[in-house]
Amino acid sequence: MTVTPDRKLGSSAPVPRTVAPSWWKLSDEEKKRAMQVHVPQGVNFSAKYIAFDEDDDSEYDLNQVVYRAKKGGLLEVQHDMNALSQVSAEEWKDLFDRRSGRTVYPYGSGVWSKKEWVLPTIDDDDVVSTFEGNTNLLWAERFGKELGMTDLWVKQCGNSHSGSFKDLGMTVLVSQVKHMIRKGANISAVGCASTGDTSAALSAYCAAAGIPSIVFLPADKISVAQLVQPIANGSIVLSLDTDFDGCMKLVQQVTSEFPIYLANSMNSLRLEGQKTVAIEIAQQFDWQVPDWVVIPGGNLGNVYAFYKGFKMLQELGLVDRVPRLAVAQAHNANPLYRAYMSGWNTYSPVKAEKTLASAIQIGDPVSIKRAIRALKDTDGVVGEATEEELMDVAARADRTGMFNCPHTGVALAVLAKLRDQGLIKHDDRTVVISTAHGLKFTESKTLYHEGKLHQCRSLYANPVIRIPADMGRIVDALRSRSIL
Ligand SMILES: Cc1ncc(COP(=O)(O)O)c(C=O)c1O
Ligand SMILES: N[C@@H](CCOP(=O)(O)O)C(=O)O
Repeated sequence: MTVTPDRKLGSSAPVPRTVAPSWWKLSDEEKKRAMQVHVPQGVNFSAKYIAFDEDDDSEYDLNQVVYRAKKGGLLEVQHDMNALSQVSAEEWKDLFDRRSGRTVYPYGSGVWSKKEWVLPTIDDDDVVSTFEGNTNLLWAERFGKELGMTDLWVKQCGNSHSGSFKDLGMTVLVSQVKHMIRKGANISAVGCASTGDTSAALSAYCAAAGIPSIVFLPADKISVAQLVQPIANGSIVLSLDTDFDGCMKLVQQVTSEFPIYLANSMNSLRLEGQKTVAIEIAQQFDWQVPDWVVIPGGNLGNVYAFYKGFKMLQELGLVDRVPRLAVAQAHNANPLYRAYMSGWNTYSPVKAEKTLASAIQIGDPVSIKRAIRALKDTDGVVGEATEEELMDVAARADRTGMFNCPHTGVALAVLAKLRDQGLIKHDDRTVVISTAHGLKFTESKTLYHEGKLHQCRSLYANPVIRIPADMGRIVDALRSRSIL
């Protein structure tokens, strides 16, 4: 494989001899011991809920069923950063590197390899993990060249258990629910509103834990692949005659009146898992952060999760800066973009119109304030993409070996615009977050290539050539595509 210039090793560079014993020679007991962090005496890691809004002094234990602070704002999980800083940055890096990808439960998971930074006190036995995370970060060499970029990467969060980044947050939330149920909490089921990915993750993790789940879905607004996931995992699947925002209101009402635990990213436990992808990206770059991260945004929990992950790395001394964040929205569901274009002076929810990026068809994002904080504090930007732009760029990038979902298309389209504007420079190390697997969205991708999407001209369509099983016709077909 070719390597980007700054990752090249000189051919004469001496290869350091490893002094650590080979991992495979260790006994099971030694492997388990190697997964533990050496904590200085008297230091205890802990985390609690605090209010997101600075004028609210709410604090709650993580074992409480609570989603909002006293004044009605969102919560967030606050770690004892002083305790975490008693372990050196080098030790954290070594520990995370040692754990990631191993099979020692649950530490090999991309999320649980960072357990002390996520849910420090949960018993390993309560963790419900599918060894999520550790997704590939691919160097988009050919597509980068098309945009005049030398250092473009795509983080393939959709290469995951249920096919989207939601697994990263759901493992944490369902683990905490399992823990609370074992401690006697009155929780009869876990519920979420969804545009298809949260519901898939929730149903998979609940099924793995043996906990009932209920999903509130906007009728006829999610893909078949997404719909079949909670059906197969045994969730109670409610298909409602409303949109995602309507489902979100209803699930909040139901979970406030009944012993059903809320699993949307409004629940800050989810973000603790999702933030590990930021840490993982830095880890994959040998503990360096990129210049830019481009993230498709809908309910807007994920951009804040990225912000939290990068800030934590910086505060604990593992990196010395945070990347600039760019949120990408579909033009048809763009409340954050509108607020950004107003100079952050006004914000109002919108009625989200139909978009092929159906998982981000959200007009009233729950985490709007979180997203604005993340963007303001990282000198971030927001862009938008039309239906044609998002489908064309996804198809173009697919031709370089990817297989993009439409949401990744939104991010790629915004990346292309930021390049055109010169905001992202040719050698800026840039990571685009691919949030779901393209195979969840085969209907729209197929229609695109058949030229049947009325919103687009399908400039990069690659229609199937249907011909009789005849040598002459095959040769004609290959000639028509300039192969012969
Ligand atoms: C595939 C996909 N991409 C992007 C997003 C946006 O994430 P967030 O809601 O955290 O902004 C979602 C869900 O909303 C999603 O399912
Ligand atoms: N795209 C999401 C929408 C809900 O987001 P959440 O992160 O708040 O659960 C989905 O797949 O449901």
